[in-house]
Amino acid sequence: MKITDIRFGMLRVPLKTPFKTALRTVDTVEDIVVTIHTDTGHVGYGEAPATAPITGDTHGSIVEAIRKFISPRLIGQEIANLNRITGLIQGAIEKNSSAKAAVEIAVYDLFGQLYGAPLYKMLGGGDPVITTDLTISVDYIEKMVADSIAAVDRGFESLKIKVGKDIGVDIERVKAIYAAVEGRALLRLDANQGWTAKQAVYALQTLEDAGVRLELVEQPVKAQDLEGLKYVTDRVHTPIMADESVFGPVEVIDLIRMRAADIINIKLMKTGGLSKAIQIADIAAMYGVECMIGCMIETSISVAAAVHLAVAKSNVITKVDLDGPSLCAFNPVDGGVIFNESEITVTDAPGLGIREIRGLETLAAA
Ligand SMILES: C[C@H](N)C(=O)N[C@H](CCC(=O)O)C(=O)O
Ligand SMILES: [Mg+2]
Repeated sequence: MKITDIRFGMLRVPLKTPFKTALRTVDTVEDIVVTIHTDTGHVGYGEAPATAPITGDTHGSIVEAIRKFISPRLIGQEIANLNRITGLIQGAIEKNSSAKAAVEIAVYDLFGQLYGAPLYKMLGGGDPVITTDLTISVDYIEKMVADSIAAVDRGFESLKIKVGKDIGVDIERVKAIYAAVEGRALLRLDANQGWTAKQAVYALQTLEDAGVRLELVEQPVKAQDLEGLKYVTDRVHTPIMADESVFGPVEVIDLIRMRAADIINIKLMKTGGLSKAIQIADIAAMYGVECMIGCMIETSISVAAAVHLAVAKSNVITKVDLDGPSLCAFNPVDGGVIFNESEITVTDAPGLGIREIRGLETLAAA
């Protein structure tokens, strides 16, 4: 099975409600879809969102990185040589992690198709059902409480509460939501870099003193502020998770050695796809550090790859934030992973199992 062509499409899917964080507000998924075609007629699917405030990637940069740097190296490559191909992708250009992720996901999809096995089995196998949280966008307090109750009524047992806008209001937001859903759902906070280290310690100690039990707090401080992250981790009981602070395996080793965070959020769009995400999970397992698998504003194309990885690495990826498809107004994918509210199920269809993507706008070939 040899790669003959790499093509692009633009996929637009409205969100059920606007997604609001300390960094940005989004109301529609607008992602680049990559299809890799082979001499056997098989097609592999990948997807990349343009999450510029986090990865620096834009639609233009994703297309350009693939068209000019990645695609020329891959045409003619044999899918069976997976490690050679992932090396070519990772070495084609610096950074551009979302472009690399989209291409790697499509290659891994084809790798599973080549051997007639679902991706999670190619990655080591596991229990095919996992459970995700649901994100509650940052908003005024009454709306966040109502959204949280609605999510719990839909069966979500873990909520990821977006904060990081105003420290005083954030404390009140979390207290109000905790009082409304206590005993029915675990709460995770994600400040998306919105606090200073001192503010984070103040907020978390205040919540701890008030009896608010949080499962974890994600990225309280600026991505580059590793000392600030460690300052917070050292001073609160609540587990602290690094998200925007860590993209690849080298950063993860530094972070673990510093003991700057307790948990690591792996996202394929930060790691550049599955190969380095696997490395991170293996490093974390060696050090006994837990991981979450997360996503950006993505549909069930690229999130499917993250699900297969989570299933295969459930020994270390113990927390799941793969709610991108649940935030979408509809699922544009025929086949693939089954997203049913909090429950996510992988099937035994080869690769990612995607048969077709509806509503894909064609862009020029790579
Ligand atoms: C969608 C997911 N639950 C999430 O919250 N991801 C954000 C970043 C998403 C974005 O801004 O596109 C995160 O974990 O920071
Ligand atoms: Mg985050």
